[in-house]
Amino acid sequence: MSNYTMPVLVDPPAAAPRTVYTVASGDLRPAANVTGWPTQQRLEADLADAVTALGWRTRRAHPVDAGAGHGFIDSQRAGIEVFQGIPVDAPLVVVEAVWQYSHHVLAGLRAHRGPILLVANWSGEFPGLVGLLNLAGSLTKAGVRYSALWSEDFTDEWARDGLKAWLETGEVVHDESHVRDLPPLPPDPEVALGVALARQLRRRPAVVGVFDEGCMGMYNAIIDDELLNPLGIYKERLSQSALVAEMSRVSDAEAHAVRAWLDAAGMTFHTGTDEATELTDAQLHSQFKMYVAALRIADDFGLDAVGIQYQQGLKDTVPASDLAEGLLNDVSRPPVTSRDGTRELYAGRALPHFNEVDEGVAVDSLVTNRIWTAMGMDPATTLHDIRWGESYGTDFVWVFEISGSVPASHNGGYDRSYSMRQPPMYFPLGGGTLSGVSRPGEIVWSRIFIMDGVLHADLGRGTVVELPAAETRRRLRATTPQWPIMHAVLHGVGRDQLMARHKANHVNVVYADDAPAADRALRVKAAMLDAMGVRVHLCGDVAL
Ligand SMILES: C[C@H](O)[C@@H](O)[C@@H](O)C(=O)CO
Repeated sequence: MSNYTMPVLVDPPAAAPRTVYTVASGDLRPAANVTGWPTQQRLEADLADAVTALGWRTRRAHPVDAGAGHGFIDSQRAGIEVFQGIPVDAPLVVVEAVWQYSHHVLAGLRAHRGPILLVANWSGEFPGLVGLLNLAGSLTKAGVRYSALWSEDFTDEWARDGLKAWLETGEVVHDESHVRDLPPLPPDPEVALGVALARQLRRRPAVVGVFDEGCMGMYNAIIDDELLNPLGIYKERLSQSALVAEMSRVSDAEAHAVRAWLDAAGMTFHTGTDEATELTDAQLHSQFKMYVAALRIADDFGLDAVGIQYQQGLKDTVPASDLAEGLLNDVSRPPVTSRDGTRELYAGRALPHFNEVDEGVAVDSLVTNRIWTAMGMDPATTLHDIRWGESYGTDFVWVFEISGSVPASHNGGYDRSYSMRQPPMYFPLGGGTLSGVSRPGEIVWSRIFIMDGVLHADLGRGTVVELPAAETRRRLRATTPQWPIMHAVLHGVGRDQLMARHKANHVNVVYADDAPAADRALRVKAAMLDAMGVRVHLCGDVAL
């Protein structure tokens, strides 16, 4: 017998028969949780009805916090405590109608032994589908088995059948026949270019600047150095506070010059005077200082790409980073000089920016920038959230919608781009977007992700279509009207196939000059990623 104070371990309760436990992971920002709560309640009720109809019942594993005004798990600690009370072998559903931080539930899901199902409502109102996809990518990286389902209200046969299968077998098997491994590529000029660019990267590594790693619980978007460095890519870890310090050194005249350049280029700023709800000139002025500051820091560290996470910390300090991010991603952008005014920084070049410091996007945008530049095409690339979608005519048209900015060339230029105040629910200090409707054209889409401890890439082709203005407005109103939208039709990939396979909330897109050029560029990209050691998969109709 010792005098040591031994910890008292409390065993989790035993599972109740034919009972499905549910949890709801939420945002960190109270305003987002409160705003999304009624929709979440509806989804939970729809799911409960479907489960009950199959002879089971649901039990919410954590209470609603009446004081807070919602029932979401809103921190990692809260999630750990909730899982103390969940039987480890019970069937567990993570129910998501909103954007959620995956790390809130990661610890619990890693330790859970029963079957796990992720569900979201097929709706664009809040980014619930985006939240589901992030959790799917995060669990894939963590090596945790899960299934996933999505439905408008869980009354349709497809969702009911999926739910039944999960209750009976512990898994839902989706059709992923659209995915195939990259076959050996015949030697040709595209393959030669891809291999040469991969060798160049390994010989002279690139540096990507990361302003505060790990955004909004996106565990999937953190790529360890051990996986990244062998590609020839190294991280420069930077602090967002250094960005704010550098912003304070940018003169008012320099910020005015950025605004004057954009005004002359024809960009529209929807401004007002109420700081709490409208975009103001003062917010824009701060954003232009951020744009200049980011380029100066990038120059100091010799960066090849940069990511600003913004959402934590910086959102309470300065207006949104999005406008700066969209500008950086375009070859055509307001000129910025070194502090002494003697050198134009990154003259005539885009500095790829990976929104929300998504490091899968960092690798992708760097690779894309090099290939598209070598092929003489516009290298402007961006990520989008896979937000939602609906059929239009005979096509399924996705709403790809990033939470703030695209390069203006995607909208067809600055004169077709506009800036709106970021929604107060997520962005208390405002700031403008770089928005627009992505122009019609041929794209290559992609995602780099971690699975089984190694890097993988999914590549596919798509077409951005033009929809009637009324349909675009309807889609914007059904989602977040302030954000940039792309009407994307993916070649040979169905709605449920993409949802089942995609291991991230984000998808990368880049335009090519025409369809044959897009096919060629995809071949270069496949060859380059393959030569870098990434496992490449082709999705849907891809002409190799
Ligand atoms: C502001 C919001 O939280 C967004 O950042 C979120 O919905 C995402 O974009 C996730 O990718």
